[in-house]
Order: sequence, then structure tokens, then C-alpha cells
Amino acid sequence: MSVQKIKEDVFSLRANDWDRTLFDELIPLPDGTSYNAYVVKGKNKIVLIDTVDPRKTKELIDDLKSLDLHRIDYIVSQHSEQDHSGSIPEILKMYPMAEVVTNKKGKEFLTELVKVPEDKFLVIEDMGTIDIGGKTLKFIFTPWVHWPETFSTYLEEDKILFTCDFFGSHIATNDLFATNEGKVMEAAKRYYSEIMVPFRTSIRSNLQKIKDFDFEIIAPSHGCIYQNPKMITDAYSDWSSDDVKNTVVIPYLSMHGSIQKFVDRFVRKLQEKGIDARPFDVVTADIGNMAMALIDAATIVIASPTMLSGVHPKIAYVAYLANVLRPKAKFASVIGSYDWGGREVDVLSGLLGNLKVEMIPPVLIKGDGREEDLKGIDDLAERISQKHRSINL
Ligand SMILES: Cc1cc2nc3c(=O)[nH]c(=O)nc-3n(C[C@H](O)[C@H](O)[C@H](O)COP(=O)(O)O)c2cc1C
Repeated sequence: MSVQKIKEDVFSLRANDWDRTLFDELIPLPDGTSYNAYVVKGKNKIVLIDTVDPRKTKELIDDLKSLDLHRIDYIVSQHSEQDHSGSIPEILKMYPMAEVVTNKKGKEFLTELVKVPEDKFLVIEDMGTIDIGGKTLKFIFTPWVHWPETFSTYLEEDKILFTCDFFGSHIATNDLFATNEGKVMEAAKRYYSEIMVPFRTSIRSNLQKIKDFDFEIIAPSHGCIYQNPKMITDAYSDWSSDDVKNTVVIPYLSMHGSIQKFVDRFVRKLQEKGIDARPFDVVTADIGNMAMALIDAATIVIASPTMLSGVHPKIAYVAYLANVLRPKAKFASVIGSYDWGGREVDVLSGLLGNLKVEMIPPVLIKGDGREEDLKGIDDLAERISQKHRSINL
């Protein structure tokens, strides 16, 4: 953890989690992640914006000590999830006079999740302000990025927008700012692909809402700070739009090589048609890479052997994940291999009920197929190509 100055009397207190390998016990973290708290010193009051994951509380406490803060008046909790709120009880022990600033919903969550006592809260309204002496905090409710209570804080005089999870990225780094743009945007996309992707509608309305504010810096509570906020707001506009790319994501699995053979052929046929084919062997793939590819793929094709009348359980897991992430794909299909029969397509269709996709007829092949059966794979690639052209891809 380290204290870094952002502007006069505004500090970043970042706890890098270099060694964390999984987020939410789900998405791999090739570059770790971070939990960022911020201190804003006004002439009259001192504010801590967000805290850190409980496993990093000691680092936050050391940073606060190094800043030699004799008091904290407000702990602004923009998001009640434990990786940002988990240290609040310990910080309250250090600074018992501090009030926990949050909205009504945040108060409910913090009471339940981290047991903040009832008398510690200062409940704010949307667009409410707090004057801390020469600096003004304005609270902008940005719900459902990704919980219902989430809000952002605009520091008017310094033109900084603190956004907590909104615009976050999974990266542990010593760079205060997003200077390594390629790396940070990849980390932001990985973050978006799990946390934000189901909330496209809320993201769009929150992007509209924050447009009214003249901010020069976005300071999220994961990853780097953006000195060029347009870089990340433009990416969010693109990711949350209805636009899809000329991409087919193909989660697949093969026990004896049949599906592997079909997928290899399918990928080649798609590539010949200029389509970006993205196969993911679900047994070995980084599921985060697959989630990132799902953000804006036009089509998903799931390829599985029939197993016990349905699909392989590892494919069922990925189908379930795609269904809850609700990516904006327009088309879907299935490639299957079987020996005696089953309900593979029905099972997969049942797992993908959330997706607003047009189903393209599946290709089911016995065993590893004969040459005439494999033509079905080529036909599927051609149908997908036609569908993509029909939406101008
Ligand atoms: C545990 C297990 C269960 C299976 N259940 C079915 C089934 O219910 N129906 C069927 O037609 N084939 C079933 N199969 C056969 C496979 O679907 C078939 O061999 C397929 O071609 C395997 O594809 P792969 O070579 O890509 O692994 C089963 C195979 C295994 C190993």
C-alpha cells in the first residue's frame, strides 16, 4: 500500500493485491487487482472515500498513519461490497467521531454486511453536497454499477470524479495513473466483462448522468486513475452500446477429439469468410478471456459432446455463466456430437433463456462424422456469415 498525491490535499491510498488470482472466486486475475481508498483534506473536514478489502486493512491503517491524520470526519462509502467497505469498522475504531456517508440503500447494506452501528450514518440524497472547507463533495447516484446503492462523488474544485467500481480495472501496479493505456484498458475490459456486462442499460443512463459534470480525472476504487477520462468513458459507451462485432465466440469441450475436429473446421471456415472466430476450450481457457470476448461478439456457438442425454457439465457451467452475464449477442447455435442420442440442444436452449438471440439450427453429428456430415459445419459457418452481413458486419 502506498500514499500518492493526486492533487493538492487529495491522495490515493491504494492496496495492491499482487497475488490475488481469482476475483469473486470466478474470474482469473493475470495482473492481480487493487482496492483504492482516497483522502481529501478540506480546510475544515477530512474525508476518506471508500476503504479496502478486509485482508488489506492493516495497509490502509499504515497509510492513514503516514498521512498523520489526527481525525477523519467522513468516511464516504460509495459501494457497500466488502472489498470497499470491509475496513470501515476498523477505521471507525481509529476515528470514532467519523460519520459514514452513504445513501439509504447503502446504510441498509452496511448495517447488515459490516455491522456499522446505526448512529454512525450520515444519509445523503442524490446530488447532495458536503462542504469541507474550500472543497465540495457532490454525490451523484449511479445505481446498478453493479449493486443498487452505488454512487459516485464529484470533487468540484479539483474536477475529480470518484466512481468506485464504475470504470474499475483489475490490475495491481505502482502506476498511479493509466499511463500504460493498452494494459490498463485490457484490465478494465476484464473487470467490465464480469462485473458490469449485465448492467448495460444502467451503465448507459449513468454515462449520460455524469456527462453533465466537468471532470478531468476519474478515480475508481480498483486499478489506475484516468487523467484522460474519455479513454474509459468512450470504452464504456462502446461496450454498453447495442453494437456487436464480426466475432463468433465458441466455448467448446472434447473428450475424444470429435468436437475438437468440428471446431477446428468451423474456425477455419469462419476465418475464410473474414469472421473473427474465438474458440475457448472451457477445460483450459481463462474464463475471463472468454467473458471479454463475449462483451461484443455477434454470435455464440456452443460445442459439446452429448453426455448423459444432456451436455457435458463443464459446458453447462459456461452456458449458465453466459446466460447470467447476458451479453448482447444477436445469434446463437450449437455444434454437438453424440453416439446414440439425447437432448443436448434442448438442455442448452434451456440454459440460455436470458439471451435475446436468434437461434440458428444446430449441427449434430454422430461420432466424429463422415465427410458428408461435416458439410453441416460449413453450412453453419455460411449461415452465420449471412446473418452477420444482414446486420452490416
Ligand atoms: C460419460 C459419457 C456419457 C455419454 N452420454 C451420451 C448420451 O447420453 N448420448 C449419446 O448419444 N452419447 C453419449 N456419450 C457419447 C459421446 O457423446 C460421444 O462419444 C461423442 O462423440 C464424444 O465427443 P468427443 O469425441 O468430442 O468427446 C457419452 C459419453 C460419455 C463419456
